[in-house]
Amino acid sequence: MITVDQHRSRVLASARALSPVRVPLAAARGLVLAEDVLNRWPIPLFDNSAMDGYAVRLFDATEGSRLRVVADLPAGTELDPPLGPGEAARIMTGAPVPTAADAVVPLERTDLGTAAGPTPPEWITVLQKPAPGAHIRRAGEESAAGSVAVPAGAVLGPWQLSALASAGAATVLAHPRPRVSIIATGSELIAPGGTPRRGQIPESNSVHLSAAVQDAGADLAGVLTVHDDEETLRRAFDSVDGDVIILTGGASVGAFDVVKALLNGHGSITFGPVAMQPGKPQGFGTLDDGTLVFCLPGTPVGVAVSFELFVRPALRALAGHQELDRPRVVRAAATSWHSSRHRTQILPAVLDGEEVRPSLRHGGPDDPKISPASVNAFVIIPEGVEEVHEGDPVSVLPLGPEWA
Ligand SMILES: Nc1nc2c(c(=O)[nH]1)N[C@H]1C(S)=C(S)[C@@H](COP(=O)(O)OP(=O)(O)OC[C@H]3O[C@@H](n4cnc5c(N)ncnc54)[C@H](O)[C@@H]3O)O[C@H]1N2
Ligand code: MOO
Repeated sequence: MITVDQHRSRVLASARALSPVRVPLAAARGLVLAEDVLNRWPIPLFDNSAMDGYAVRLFDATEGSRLRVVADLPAGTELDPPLGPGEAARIMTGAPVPTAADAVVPLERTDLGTAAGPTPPEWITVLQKPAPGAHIRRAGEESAAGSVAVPAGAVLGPWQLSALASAGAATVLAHPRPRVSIIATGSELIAPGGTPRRGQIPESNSVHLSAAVQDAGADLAGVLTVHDDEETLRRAFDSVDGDVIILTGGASVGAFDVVKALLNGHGSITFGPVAMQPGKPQGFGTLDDGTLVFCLPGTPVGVAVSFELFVRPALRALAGHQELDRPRVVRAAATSWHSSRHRTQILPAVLDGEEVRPSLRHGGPDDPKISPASVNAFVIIPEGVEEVHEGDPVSVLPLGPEWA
């Protein structure tokens, strides 16, 4: 039996970042940038006003001085009016400061105040002498032309995308989202919403995985549910594509474990137990074209745990992320329970402030009943630990929105 870390290493050795593609900014949210993007110009681009007011020459603009307004400069103007002695230009926030001016006097610091009309006044009186350069945002004071606006490896969120736009980029080279197909197997499975007859249950693994795949920043290429029939599964398997194929069920030793029967030895796919609870029976490998194939055990909690420990990090690696795992925290156990000395135990749990309460599956009268709908974390107990006591510090992996 191999350890969780050994299985992860095998998976991650096959999960190299997908070749970058050029995408428009509007389609780049959440992607990982594959190149340094440089500022095409200084930022700000030109000396511009940080206030609505008057562009003045310092020499003229003393307390009580009357200045003649010779130009009107809205944002977007191309004008660069000359200013002679005793002259000023009305200027709005963001407009280029005339070359002749060396300060801006805000509207409030003039006799006319903020009552700005569509046409500028002929004369204004300065109420307070401005400091040199007052309210002028200087060209390049944030970034120089040619400097790195966003570095390779950055994850493109709102700040990074707006920086790219300011830098003059319309498209970027980024690693694409991995495309994922999901095949749930089991003759007992019916579509959600159907009425099960004896022996049947609603299919939920592909529902869980579809959401988790998209939460992890990947795209769905196809989702299928098939009965435990080797020929049907073969056809389903041949019909799907993607960078990753995830199958659930049929990975163990049962008489109808068709996934293992069909895929063991296909490409580099092998099956074997991993020292974890739940999620022990695992199959993994790659096809000749590099597609990653995960064969997860069918139990819904086993699927959730396997996704978090193996599939999600692989999807992140394919998408070019350096950080593959969610951060873990340490919290106090809200109850006591047993673990297995020889297996890593991963339990769905409710994290509530400083305490974490796992969902225990022993079914005893004292086991806390935890609704799957309230799960917001996993508790991870390493191999070698047999008893967890109430109050013990335990490792917790909070599940949350990917952008948090
Ligand atoms: N004799 C042994 N039996 C089992 C062993 C073993 O070592 N020896 N291992 C057990 C462990 S651990 C696990 S985990 C399961 C894994 O079995 P499979 O991967 O073959 O999964 P299935 O039998 O297909 O399903 C298990 C369970 O989960 C339900 N299920 C499956 N798919 C779905 C789905 N898409 N949606 C909702 N529920 C699903 C299924 O009905 C079963 O109840 O094997 C043990 N057995
Ligand atoms: O892998 Mo199983 O029961 O350990 O879910």
